[in-house]
Amino acid sequence: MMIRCSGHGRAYLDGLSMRGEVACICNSCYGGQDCSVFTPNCAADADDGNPLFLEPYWMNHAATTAVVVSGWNRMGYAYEDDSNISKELEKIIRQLHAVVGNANTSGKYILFGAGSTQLLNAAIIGLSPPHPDRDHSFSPASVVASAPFYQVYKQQTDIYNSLNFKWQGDTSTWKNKSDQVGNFIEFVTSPNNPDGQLKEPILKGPYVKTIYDYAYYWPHFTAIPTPADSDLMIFAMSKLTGHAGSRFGWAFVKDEAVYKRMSSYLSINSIGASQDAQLRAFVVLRMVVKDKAKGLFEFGYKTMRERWEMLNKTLSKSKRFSLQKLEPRYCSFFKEVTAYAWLKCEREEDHDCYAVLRAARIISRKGSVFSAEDRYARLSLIKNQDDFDLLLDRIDELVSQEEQPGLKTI
Ligand SMILES: Cc1ncc(COP(=O)(O)O)c(C=O)c1O
Repeated sequence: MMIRCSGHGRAYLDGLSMRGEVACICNSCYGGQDCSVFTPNCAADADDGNPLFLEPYWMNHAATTAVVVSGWNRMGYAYEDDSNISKELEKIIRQLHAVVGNANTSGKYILFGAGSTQLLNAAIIGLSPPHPDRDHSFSPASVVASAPFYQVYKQQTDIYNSLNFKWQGDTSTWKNKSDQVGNFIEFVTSPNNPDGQLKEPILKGPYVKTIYDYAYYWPHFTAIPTPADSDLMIFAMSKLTGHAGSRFGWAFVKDEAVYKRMSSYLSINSIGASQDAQLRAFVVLRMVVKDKAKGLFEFGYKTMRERWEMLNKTLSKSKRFSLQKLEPRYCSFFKEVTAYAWLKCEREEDHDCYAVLRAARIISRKGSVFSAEDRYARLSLIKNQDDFDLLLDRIDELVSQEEQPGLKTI
């Protein structure tokens, strides 16, 4: 039975008490036992990329995507072929890419990870050959990405503090130098987090390897001009179906040696992806494939499109703030969408856009988190409807203050 929590909260399975009572977990800015009480001065939180905009779609498919798992189901470490990969799930994933047309998967190995997060680092390890003993001339592979970029690339590379690879910052610094200074590993995120641009590699040459992060290369976030066909491509279930908490992602790898190094890392690091997560992925992705991927993307695209249009409309009256421009792409029926708004504060004195927004009760993510100027801030458009509605209200308030010269602007 679905408990409504006034439409502003959720009652989860693990929220059931021993006495069978269900507790509502309320959306931000809502409270009370049934989540019906709105806190008027509460800040609109557009910080994180929690993809709850897809929750209503799964609520409409609650019965067909319910997973009931008894205590004895698949308790062992591995599947019957001794691998950590469900062959049925692999089939479904390959079919999904064929139906959507966003990736050519043939002739490529597949790997599963705890979210695409685990695979990002596995990819660096796979692409950076190990430091040979006693070779003092060996230099670690330089890991780079072009700003603004997803900060986890740097964080992960730094935390490993490896002899084999080292974070070397923004790709543009290395543009014309890549041939001279050893191996490079470039992250290319397409569409990009935070600005939604379809990116291409910047570095070229025999010593450059590329990791394509396609977490957002799905029709609800971008036009799909051609199926991706790169040597190392990473996908995330979180941004495809919205099931971020299942921590499931996959990678396609062309080169056998790279695949083997990645596979060995994943096995040492976690003994493979959780079979419970794989079961959840199997059930939801099977439904998406059976439906020829129509319903999910229609719902997702419509939602993202409406949000992007509403935000653009509200900000079109502003001289103080501007949004990124998304190039119209390839097919005329497709109108631009993006998972995140990349907002620029245009006034000279507004060099900390996060602070400007925070004063107006909007929580954004600072430009410097993405190695960009703090004149920029990211607003997440993929959260739940309450979060988006409140964000739009607050932006509207902020913009209308510009139009009233007598009023103090925040
Ligand atoms: C560009 C990019 N890559 C990867 C990830 C990680 O996703 P996952 O939930 O699959 O670990 C994110 C999450 O926000 C992301 O923005």
